[in-house]
This record gives sequence, structure tokens and C-alpha cells, in this order.
Amino acid sequence: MSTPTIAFIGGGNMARSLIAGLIARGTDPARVRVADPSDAQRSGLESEFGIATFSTAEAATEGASVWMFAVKPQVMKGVCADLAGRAQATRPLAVSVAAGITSAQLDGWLGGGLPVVRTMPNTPALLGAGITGLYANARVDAAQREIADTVLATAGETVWIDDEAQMDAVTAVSGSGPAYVFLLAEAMQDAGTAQGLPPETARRLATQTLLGASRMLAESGETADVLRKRVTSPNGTTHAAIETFESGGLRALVEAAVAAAAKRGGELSAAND
Ligand SMILES: NC(=O)C1=CN([C@@H]2O[C@H](COP(=O)(O)OP(=O)(O)OC[C@H]3O[C@@H](n4cnc5c(N)ncnc54)[C@H](O)[C@@H]3O)[C@@H](O)[C@H]2O)C=CC1
Ligand SMILES: O=C(O)[C@@H]1CCC=N1
Repeated sequence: MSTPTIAFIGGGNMARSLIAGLIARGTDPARVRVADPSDAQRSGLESEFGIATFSTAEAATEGASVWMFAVKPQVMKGVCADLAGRAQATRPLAVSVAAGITSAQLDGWLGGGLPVVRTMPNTPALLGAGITGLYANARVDAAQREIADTVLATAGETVWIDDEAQMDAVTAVSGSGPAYVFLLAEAMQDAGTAQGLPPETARRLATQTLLGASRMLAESGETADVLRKRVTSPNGTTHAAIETFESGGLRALVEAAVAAAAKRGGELSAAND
């Protein structure tokens, strides 16, 4: 792909992850521009990546054919209002990472008729180990789809979704998902400490166990239930723990948590319209 100039609107955590991936994979820093009102964010990005930063989205988007919206859902509408004139004049590819903001909302706020890719990355993007769900509206052509895929692929894997209604489910599983794993890590550490382990030992045991188990999930070619059953000796220790999880309703609790996250995605869309 010949690199287009990409303007990030918002230079926070998610933008930083994507910019780090782009620069690490050889994107010319001169092709990346960032808008952020925060002096601290701008100077950090400039010194870390050698990219140009601006205090306004109008300045950052000048000459950019790809606009990456990486601000909070609550500020998307206001940011777009400032950019609608240029959007209509220059017809950029608009890409958003904002949870709950639909492609039709973003397109409408920018004046309409634009190619829009709505995406949902996750924070392992910082390590290039993320996964991003992407949805393209009907105006996105094959070359633009490839551009969006290439940008998000710097953060890890990509998966395209045909039905935009499923983006809230993507958000609920993988966008928010790292937090569920971190919660499990906290609970395992605390439980190990409660069993008498020194806290640092409990932390190391839980962390490496999650890492090793995740690698087995990704690399063994086996399903999660097969791997789980291999650990579970008849009437052994794992059996005792799994029985406790199952009878305590873990599966129903995870289903309810994911449903709550997906519902919140829909609410963000309505609340910020
Ligand atoms: N943190 C996460 O795990 C994920 C976040 N997202 C989405 O990414 C988006 C950004 O989230 P984070 O990076 O976590 O937030 P953040 O708070 O770290 O970054 C947002 C940045 O936007 C800047 N900003 C505020 N108003 C602005 C304006 N008018 N113009 C330009 N920049 C402005 C802020 O100064 C801040 O640096 C959100 O929409 C969120 O839904 C998506 C996937 C995962
Ligand atoms: O919690 C949130 O709303 C954002 C979207 C997915 C992860 N963080």
C-alpha cells in the first residue's frame, strides 16, 4: 500500500497504540498527524514518535486522506461539526474506534456521503497482540478497505463484520474483553494470597498461567473445552474448582456481563446522537 497521510483526531491510549504499531512497522512519521487539545499528550507523542501534532482537528486533517477518530464517544459529534466542511470538500476515508458510534452517525455528522469504516480494537494493540472488528459502509471501496485493514493490522489481527448491528457484540467480547481477563487475574492473585502465598508469588503464578493458557488456546489448534478437560483429572483438584465455578453460575454471569456491555454500546449510540 502506498502510505496515505493519516490524521488521528484524539491522541490518547488507543491512538497511541495504533501510532506505535504504524511507526514500528515502517510508516514514515511524516505521514502521521495528530490532533489533541492536551499539551501533555501532544508533546509525549512528538517526542516518542517524531510526528507532527496539532491542537485542533482542522489543522491536523489538512492534507490527510484518512481520518482516524480516536476520541471518546461523547465528543465525537462536536469534533465532526468542526470538520464537516473539509470532509465534504475533500471526501476522506473516515475511520472510527469509538464504542457505540454508528457509521451512519459519523457519516451524518460529517455531512453525509462519505466512506466510513467503524472499528473496535482492544488494548493488547499496544503489543501488536490485539484484535479489531471492522465494518465498512457501502461507500468504502476495496482500496479503502485495504487501507483500514492495514492500519488496524498493525495492532494485531483483524476481523471484518458484515452486519453493523454485531459491532456492539464485538465491543462486548473483545473491545472490553481484556478487562475481564485482568479481573480474573486480580481474583486469582487475591485467592492465592488468601491461601497463604506471598502476594508477589501469587501474582507471578496467576500471570504466567494466563499467558501460558492463552498461548495454548491460540497455538495448540485445540478448542477451549478440550484443553480444559485435559487439565481436569477425574475427581482431582481442577474438578473441584470447575464444579464450584459451574454451580456458582460462571457461564450465566459471563453471558450477562457481555450482554450488559453490548447494551451499553447501544446506549452510547443513542446518548451521543
Ligand atoms: N481504551 C480501550 O480499551 C478502547 C477504547 N476504544 C475507543 O477509543 C476511543 C478513545 O479511547 P481512549 O484512547 O481510551 O481515550 P483517551 O481518553 O486515552 O483518549 C482520548 C483523547 O482525546 C483527546 N480529545 C478530547 N477532545 C478532543 C478534541 N476535541 N479533538 C481531539 N482530541 C480530543 C483527549 O485529550 C485524549 O487524549 C473511545 O471512543 C473508546 O470508545 C476502543 C477500543 C478499546
Ligand atoms: O469501555 C469502553 O467503553 C471502551 C470500549 C471498549 C473498551 N473500552
